[in-house]
Amino acid sequence: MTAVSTVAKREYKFETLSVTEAKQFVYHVAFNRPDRLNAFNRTMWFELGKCFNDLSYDSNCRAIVLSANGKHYTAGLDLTDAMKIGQELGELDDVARKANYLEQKIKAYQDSISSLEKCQKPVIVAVHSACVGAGVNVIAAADIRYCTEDAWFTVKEVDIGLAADVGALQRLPKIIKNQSLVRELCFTARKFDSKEAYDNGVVSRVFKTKDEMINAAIQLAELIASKSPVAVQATKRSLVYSLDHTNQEGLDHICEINKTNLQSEDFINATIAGATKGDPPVFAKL
Ligand SMILES: CCC/C=C/C=C/C(=O)SCCNC(=O)CCNC(=O)[C@H](O)C(C)(C)COP(=O)(O)OP(=O)(O)OC[C@H]1O[C@@H](n2cnc3c(N)ncnc32)[C@H](O)[C@@H]1OP(=O)(O)O
Repeated sequence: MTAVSTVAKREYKFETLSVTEAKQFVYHVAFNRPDRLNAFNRTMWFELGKCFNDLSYDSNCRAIVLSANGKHYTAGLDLTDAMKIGQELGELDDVARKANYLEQKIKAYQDSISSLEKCQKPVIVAVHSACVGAGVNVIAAADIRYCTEDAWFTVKEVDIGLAADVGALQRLPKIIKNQSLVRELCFTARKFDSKEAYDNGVVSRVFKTKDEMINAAIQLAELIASKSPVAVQATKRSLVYSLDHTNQEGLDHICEINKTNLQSEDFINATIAGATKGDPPVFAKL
């Protein structure tokens, strides 16, 4: 028997993000502070996390494209907004209280970016023009990265006197296999272009125009959304988990997941369809 979900579609309304349902089961999120080059202010840090946490459990969503409106993908941390952190720190007069305040901030910003990785649905980022600082941290937490020919990237944090602390230093070395290059990029904030990004595995496809890129990202998301959500979500969990576990730990982890999932109607229906060369199954919402 196929479970039928009666959950009403929810609306996503944010100040710094636009969220649309591009196709059935495909959501398109875009950074939407074009007048500030999509720089990350407090609201945007908060809303990014909220958006991906909510989409993670939205049964109408099976895949997400994350692009940006305006001239650049993002200018990274909003430097004007970040100065408020200094002002608030100044109001605390003890080192332990200051450290406690900063710990809370850093962890909140880390969680915001990790929400892409923790999101059960595959996230495809589509980058155009500048992707600076926090932006590189964001795309490193995504599942699939596309960019335009004019895209460029910089792990910019050292230039503002900061060691990147929201994921780039942890995730980038697992994406770029050349450790010498990773360190060069992180120590110097050198810009790298779409060709270098493609050659080193940062992106998997490069497009001439932004429109072409968004169309291809949505098409890919549609293809993912046509598959069993049970299978796709377990695949993401296993891939993410296996990145920093041994092969045996990864195998044990997927065994735990699949001892439940192999009893699911998705497996039964898809296997019957495959064996009988029948129509592809329509999968219930998850
Ligand atoms: C706990 C913290 C965790 C997070 C850490 C994250 C760290 C980082 O992200 S480090 C990187 C911070 N960002 C930067 O250093 C980027 C600075 N901006 C630029 O390099 C250029 O603006 C850029 C290459 C992105 C775009 O150049 P373009 O010529 O196209 O535009 P501009 O004329 O330079 O800028 C237009 C207006 O936008 C303002 N602006 C640019 N970047 C930021 C920013 N990051 N924060 C706030 N405002 C920004 C710029 O000042 C111009 O404003 P206006 O003069 O009022 O028009």
